[in-house]
Amino acid sequence: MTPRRYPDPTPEPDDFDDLYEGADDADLDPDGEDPEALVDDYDRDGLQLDLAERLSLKRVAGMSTQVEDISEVEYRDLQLERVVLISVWTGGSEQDAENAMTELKALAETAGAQVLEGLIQRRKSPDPATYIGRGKVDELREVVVATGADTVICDGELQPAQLRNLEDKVKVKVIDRTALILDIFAQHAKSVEGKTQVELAQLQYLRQRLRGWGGNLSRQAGGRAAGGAGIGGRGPGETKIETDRRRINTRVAILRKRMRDLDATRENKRADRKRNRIPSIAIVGYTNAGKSSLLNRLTDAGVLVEDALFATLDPTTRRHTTPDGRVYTLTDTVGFVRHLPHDLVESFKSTLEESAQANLLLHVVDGSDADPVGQIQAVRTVLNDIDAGDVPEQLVINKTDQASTEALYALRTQFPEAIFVSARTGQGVDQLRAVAESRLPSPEISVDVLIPYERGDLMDKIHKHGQLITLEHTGEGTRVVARVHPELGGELKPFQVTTG
Ligand SMILES: Nc1nc2c(ncn2[C@@H]2O[C@H](COP(=O)(O)OP(=O)(O)OP(=O)(O)O)[C@@H](O)[C@H]2O)c(=O)[nH]1
Ligand SMILES: [Mg+2]
Repeated sequence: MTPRRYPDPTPEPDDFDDLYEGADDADLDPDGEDPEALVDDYDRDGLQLDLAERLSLKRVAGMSTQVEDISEVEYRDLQLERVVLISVWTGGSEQDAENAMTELKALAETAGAQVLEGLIQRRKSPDPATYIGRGKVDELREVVVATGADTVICDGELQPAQLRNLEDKVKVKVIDRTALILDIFAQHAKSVEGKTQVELAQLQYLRQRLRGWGGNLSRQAGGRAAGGAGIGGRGPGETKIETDRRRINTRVAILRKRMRDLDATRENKRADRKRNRIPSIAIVGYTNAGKSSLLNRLTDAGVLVEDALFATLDPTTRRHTTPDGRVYTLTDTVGFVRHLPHDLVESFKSTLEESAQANLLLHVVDGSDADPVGQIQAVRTVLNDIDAGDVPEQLVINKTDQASTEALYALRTQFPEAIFVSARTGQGVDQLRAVAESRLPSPEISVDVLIPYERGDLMDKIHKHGQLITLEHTGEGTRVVARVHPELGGELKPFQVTTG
């Protein structure tokens, strides 16, 4: 028996093994929960304990990835991981638990994995040592063997010790939801800025894991999972930990410096727009809600649209002009997800700030999702985190072509101020554009000026950056009543019409 290998709250290894060996029966009621309570929602006929036992690792129907054509099968066999998903269901309805599992599946598939099985354990809280109940680890192992999986993905952010304990017992790589999301971001990052932000988040995640393993508690170098490629391949082994930590710190410092430079560039661009008082709209919302599709509809931006989570990582900004000639910008942003890893929010702060600085948020919601209200809440949580909670918000329910009539009715009742659109068919998009433009801030200063015909440049500025109220061609020039920002107001002063 090796000396103590797990940091708290894992029990001493001896205890741990004992617990594990004899855990099966005791584990039915690991938290002092009444085993019968576990079957409350189910048919009470028959042997209830057996039923509880079976239900405690509940298979979620339709979980395995549908692979359509043979070439794709071969491709996946070569490249992709075969995964079993597992989650601990601690509260909420069974439907909530299944929705969460469906989302985990979508995340895994976006990362390129083939999902073989999804399992849910109902439990008061995750086990501090093994995430799922210790007695259930054997069952998980059986599923892994039976399906030929090479990876287990746990829903949630696990302690390093939990990952290690599970890995030891299940004998394949175990990763958590955070590592999975980081992996997707890493695959999708295109720009230097995006790549830098993702790498920073990954290193920060990794650094915490190194600290978690600490000293002699660390994983063996060259071990099963060490250096494993693929999702969340958690590289380094114990003998190298100190050097690795130093290497990580150096790399983090370099990336931070690079981010500061990039931030400066972004800040300059933003300052330019501010100076010209160009109003800005940010399109925010849950991942896959249709934000990029909507930007394309509103502006012909030609942005990448994909039925994948986190297709957009780099914000795209497009200029647009209102029918009365005012210029404003529309920015497509990174999508949010429930429990967005904290490291990612931190690293993407400068990108996310785009939203905090906007004059208006178009909050896009997938009306055909199983739980649109949950998505709205998750998005608002992140918006608060990034100090964008106070920016005026226009709720936009998208995918009305796909959503059920009942779902749309419920959303209309709950969110009477929302605008209903379909980026796919274009339905409602004109109305959305009009409402969005009407909610742009008006320039502060009222002017009544007579612009000589040779000052076309000034007329141009009023058109672009002011809000025209009336315009009249006279013998001496163009008489304009408008609202403009203070700087333009200053330039127009000499042409002010003095009445009376
Ligand atoms: N049926 C239907 N599908 C839509 C609609 N709008 C978008 N989609 C689809 O939804 C998927 C996601 O669209 P995107 O525009 O990429 O969504 P996004 O919010 O930008 O997603 P991320 O950038 O990944 O966060 C794509 O497959 C779109 O074709 C719509 O109005 N109706
Ligand atoms: Mg997008």
